[in-house]
Amino acid sequence: MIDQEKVKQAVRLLLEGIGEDVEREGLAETPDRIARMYEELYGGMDEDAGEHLKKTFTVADNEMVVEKDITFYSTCEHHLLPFYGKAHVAYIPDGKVVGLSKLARTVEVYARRLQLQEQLTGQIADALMEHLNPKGVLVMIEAEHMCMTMRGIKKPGSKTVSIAKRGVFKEDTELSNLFFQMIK
Ligand SMILES: Nc1nc2c(ncn2[C@@H]2O[C@H](COP(=O)(O)OP(=O)(O)OP(=O)(O)O)[C@@H](O)[C@H]2O)c(=O)[nH]1
Ligand SMILES: [Zn+2]
Repeated sequence: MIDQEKVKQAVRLLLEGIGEDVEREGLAETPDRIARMYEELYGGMDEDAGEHLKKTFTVADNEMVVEKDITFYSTCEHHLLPFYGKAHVAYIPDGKVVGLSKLARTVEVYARRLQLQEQLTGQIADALMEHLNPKGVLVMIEAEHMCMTMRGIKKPGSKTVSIAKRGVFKEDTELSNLFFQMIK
């Protein structure tokens, strides 16, 4: 739960800290705007992926399902700057599947928090394993980190690619190769 008052106070202090006039017209409402914006950016902290993954459908065919190019925006916990890109989520069902939108909802639950990309990737994979009990899960994320592009090392266009494999994907390289073909 976001403590709106605390965030507003902190933003005022931050603005003073960088030498701004917190009373000037353009900034007067900024603490309030940011506090409201954080409800959205960090809304995943109050959400449980299990809620989105509890309704399942029975299937006879246990072939790989891939939801690719799921756009997401997250926030790097080191610099509080955005990192954003695409998540590709694959799983091999074991008799039950979930509604397709729920895969993107699971990505959102974990993206809308302070994150590290590797941790985000792993949390999505673990949530699907826990709630769907599939034969395997593979999550791949490709993202641009603004802390790498607009500041510091300044490498615009550089991408960080991370994967998390669970279950049968850990052993079976053919399955992983099929995934890589499917997301091309
Ligand atoms: N592994 C990982 N590192 C990240 C992620 N987001 C940002 N970082 C890195 O976190 C590191 C923090 O390094 P520090 O040396 O503590 O901070 P810094 O002085 O601001 O580092 P520079 O970015 O190199 O200027 C940097 O190398 C960032 O590139 C992420 O999602 N995963
Ligand atoms: Zn960063």
